[in-house]
Amino acid sequence: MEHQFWHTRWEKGEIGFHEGTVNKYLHDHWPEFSGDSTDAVFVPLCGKAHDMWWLHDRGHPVIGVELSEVACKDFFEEAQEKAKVHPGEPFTTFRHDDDLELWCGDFFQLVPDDLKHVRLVYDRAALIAMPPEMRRDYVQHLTAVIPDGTRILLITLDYDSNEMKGPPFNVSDQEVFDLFEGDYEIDHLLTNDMGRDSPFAKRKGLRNGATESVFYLKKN
Ligand SMILES: C[S@@+](CC[C@H](N)C(=O)[O-])C[C@H]1O[C@@H](n2cnc3c(N)ncnc32)[C@H](O)[C@@H]1O
Repeated sequence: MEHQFWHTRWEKGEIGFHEGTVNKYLHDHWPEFSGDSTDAVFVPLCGKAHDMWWLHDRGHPVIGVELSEVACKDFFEEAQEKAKVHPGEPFTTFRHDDDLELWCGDFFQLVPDDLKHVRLVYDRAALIAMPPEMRRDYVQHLTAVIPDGTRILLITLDYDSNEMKGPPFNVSDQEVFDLFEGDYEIDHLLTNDMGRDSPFAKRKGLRNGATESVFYLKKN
């Protein structure tokens, strides 16, 4: 998507993707996924997801990357927390306690040095925010900037694309294999059928329903 698309969404407050509480798959699967580790977590396209406070509260240093300055400011203000802001190019950083940082700028400007301390990635509504023609670039860039051995908790969404235009875009389980195979070990943990009566399907008019999938990935 064009950057302006997202800036406009944030300026108008059209952020239906924002959950305002910890994501249920993160909550249910992170303990098994990460074990006792307090390794650093990278959150691409992070918005103002409460999930980052949740990860931070579990002892993980967190670095999120987000295009919108509105999102970055709201993230701290809504939690009544302070952040030191360091304006810069290509990222302005919002730093809290030295170990929770939001980098405001374009994900595609990250370089490997930025994430050399990261061992875990949490991708909720990042891959599926990318239109089909950008997804391979997204995965290639992610793969280029995270260290070998990094593990990813990935949550995807699938629905009948004749019924709705994204974002969020429909990403099939097969596409996840197509995108990550070769560079990653892939563990398809679950697919949850949300059904046509789910609040999401009703809101979006998805008469054929929708599914969400959870994957554990490990970069070779
Ligand atoms: C669907 S939202 C998901 C936000 C968050 N992951 C969540 O679960 O609430 C996608 C976010 O990605 C941001 N975004 C889109 N393209 C980006 C890019 N190239 N670099 C950084 N952030 C981007 C948007 O501003 C938006 O906040």
